[in-house]
Amino acid sequence: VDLSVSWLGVNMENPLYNASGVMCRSREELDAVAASAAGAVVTKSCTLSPREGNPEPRYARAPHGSINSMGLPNAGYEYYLDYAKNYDHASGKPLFVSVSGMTLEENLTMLKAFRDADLPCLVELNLSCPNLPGKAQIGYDFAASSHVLSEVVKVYDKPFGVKLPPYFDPVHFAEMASVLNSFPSLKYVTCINSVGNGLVIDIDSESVVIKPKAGLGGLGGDYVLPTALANVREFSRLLDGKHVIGCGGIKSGREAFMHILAGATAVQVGTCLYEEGAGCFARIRDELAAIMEEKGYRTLADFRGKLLTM
Ligand SMILES: O=C(O)c1[nH]c(=O)[nH]c(=O)c1I
Repeated sequence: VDLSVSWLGVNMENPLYNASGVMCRSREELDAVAASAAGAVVTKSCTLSPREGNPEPRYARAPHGSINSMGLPNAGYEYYLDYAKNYDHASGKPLFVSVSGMTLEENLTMLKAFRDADLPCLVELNLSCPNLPGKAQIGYDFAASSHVLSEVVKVYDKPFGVKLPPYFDPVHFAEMASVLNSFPSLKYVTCINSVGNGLVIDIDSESVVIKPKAGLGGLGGDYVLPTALANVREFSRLLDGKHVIGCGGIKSGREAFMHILAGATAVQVGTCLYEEGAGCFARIRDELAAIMEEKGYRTLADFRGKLLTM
């Protein structure tokens, strides 16, 4: 079976890579993902200046996944620009850079710098960080999203993508798809970011499990799989000529198969990568290959987007 996927001018031997935020803040972590069976690498969302992030504990494993309120800790965009300049693009593993400025001006400054560096990496503009106290997610404000993207495409003329929050209403799917469809250079969306502001409670300690925001944090893992699949399928259906990258609840070949069946071009692994380590990429790849073998599919295109309805 052939697990490769070519899209946006990049070729991936394996459709699996890390979700931004997991195993991608330092060059050592990024190198570990690049050295693994992952088919690509994406950096931790960056801001203009380095950030410490929220007080710890800010990540916790939960019975069916994870909760995090990291607070956008990162080394600052110049660190990731430098990593991208030194990245071995000939390695065949595309590098994606996640950008998540605290303001529109920050985003424009960072995007101009990445534009001027003229690197083969692709930008994933994060419109969906749920963990900045007092800051609403851009992705939940359709007018704000349209304004940000209008300003972005004025300075950043290369293909790029956006990381979207989960949506939960057909009207919202349609509204956001309409905004995104008006930007031809926006070539992909990554669905989904964590399901924002959940609350995990430990009944033994009768306490929340993370410190920031009185315990509120973004959910990942099994908790979010059905929501992730719905967002992948809906945006695959509603977007014109754009790719959808699946993220949310992938921990085996089974969920990877589901995401691709729902329309995903490639898939990102977050919670499972955090808990298992970079070995998960080879394991999930092999499990996906076994499922394809069993079903008689030779390539991802044989079943991509072919989810049956009743
Ligand atoms: O708290 C974070 O750093 C974070 N955590 C998430 O779950 N999604 C995001 O986009 C971000 I920027």
